Amino acid sequence: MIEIRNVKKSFASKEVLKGISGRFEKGRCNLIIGASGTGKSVLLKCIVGLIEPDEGEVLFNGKNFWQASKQDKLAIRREIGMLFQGGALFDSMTVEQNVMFPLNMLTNMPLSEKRDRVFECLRRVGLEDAAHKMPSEISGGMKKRVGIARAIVMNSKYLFCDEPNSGLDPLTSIKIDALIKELTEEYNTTTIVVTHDMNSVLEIGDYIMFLHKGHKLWEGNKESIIDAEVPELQEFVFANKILRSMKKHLH
Ligand SMILES: Nc1ncnc2c1ncn2[C@@H]1O[C@H](COP(=O)(O)OP(=O)(O)OP(=O)(O)O)[C@@H](O)[C@H]1O
Repeated sequence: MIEIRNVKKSFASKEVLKGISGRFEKGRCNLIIGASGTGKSVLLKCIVGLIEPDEGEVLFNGKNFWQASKQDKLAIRREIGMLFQGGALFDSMTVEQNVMFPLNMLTNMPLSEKRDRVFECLRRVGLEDAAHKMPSEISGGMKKRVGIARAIVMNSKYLFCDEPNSGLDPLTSIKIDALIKELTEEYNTTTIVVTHDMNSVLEIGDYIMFLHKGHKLWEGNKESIIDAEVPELQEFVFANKILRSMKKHLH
């Protein structure tokens, strides 16, 4: 479980996060949503340890990350798997080498064990036949799967996904969402997904935090979001034409 308490962050005089609190439970897909420029990525970076908040706490299973010793910080970092926007694969490495990268950096596992683990993860995301391909030889959806395999290769307790559907067609997006949800439940990970994809919100939003101009304006789940009576959230949800026409039939 990850808890954040009153997280604040400014850049120069620009207040980006104005005191955000929330709880992200394990075994669930926790979503951070909101319009562009509203502070989602900055919040995610504060949680994963890439940006230090000016104020507030980020607790991993009760341990305050930003107050922890160097060693404890490292221990938490080892338990984090991250799927970056765009996949962020190394172009000069094969799929297998990309997935093995965290094991090479962070463990002393013998090569045969690393190979077994990499192939287990590639199998899990349906890519065992692509192990020797280069990133340039595979599709966008496959690249995301490689990114996911790399994010879970360390047996991560915490899985962070920044815009996992960016650049994907709707059908591939649905498959990637389904995979993230399956892995979250199978490995009981605390998963946090930053997205503005309403499909994802309605498919996998077990817990949803809506950010607007640096504030948390609403929290809830995919069942309660449609009826939430927050104008800024309604505007976000029903920006989509199809959802707008669905709303007319719902009420
Ligand atoms: N390192 C930085 N230095 C200065 N300003 C920054 C920095 N990182 C982010 N910002 C600013 O913080 C604000 C929020 O950015 P953020 O990337 O979190 O938005 P977002 O909600 O993730 O948007 P998007 O959906 O477009 O990715 C923006 O105005 C951005 O310019």
